[in-house]
Amino acid sequence: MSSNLLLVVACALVDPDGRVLLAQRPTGKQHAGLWEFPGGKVEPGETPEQALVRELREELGIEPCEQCLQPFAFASEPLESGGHLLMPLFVCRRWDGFIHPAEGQKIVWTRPDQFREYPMPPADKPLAAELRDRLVGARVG
Ligand SMILES: Nc1nc2c([nH]c(=O)n2[C@@H]2O[C@H](COP(=O)(O)OP(=O)(O)OP(=O)(O)O)[C@@H](O)[C@H]2O)c(=O)[nH]1
Repeated sequence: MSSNLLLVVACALVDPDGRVLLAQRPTGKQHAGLWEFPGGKVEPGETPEQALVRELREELGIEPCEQCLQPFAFASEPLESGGHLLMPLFVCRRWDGFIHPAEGQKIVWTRPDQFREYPMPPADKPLAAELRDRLVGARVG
């Protein structure tokens, strides 16, 4: 059975105030201008965690320890390109280094209850709602 499955790993970086980092997709790429969680495709031979550590290093210049990546939820969504996206989302609250977007992409730190100000790709919407429920709820409770 062939499925054109695209495995992409993503991360909600959470700061001590409970804000989450969103990055804007650069022009010229699929979903350009939309806001997403940092991450990228899992390459052959990599675990999702290894891929995420590599992507966060390449995209943002930070080093999370693998043990600080907490599995949170996943998205399963058809892509406009014809494939199907499977995207595990991790939460990470601790990393080394200072965030510096390598490709000059825009980033924001925003509380999950304000995600609606940042248009996201379809796969991210249920993940955003889950973050809103579980992160904001956790802080209140
Ligand atoms: N990183 C990331 N990708 C997402 C999210 N939501 C979502 O639909 N995607 C999709 O998943 C794919 C991510 O792959 P990528 O970031 O490596 O894609 P890219 O086109 O930049 O990669 P490339 O430069 O290697 O071709 C894209 O199709 C992207 O639109 C998200 O929250 N984070």
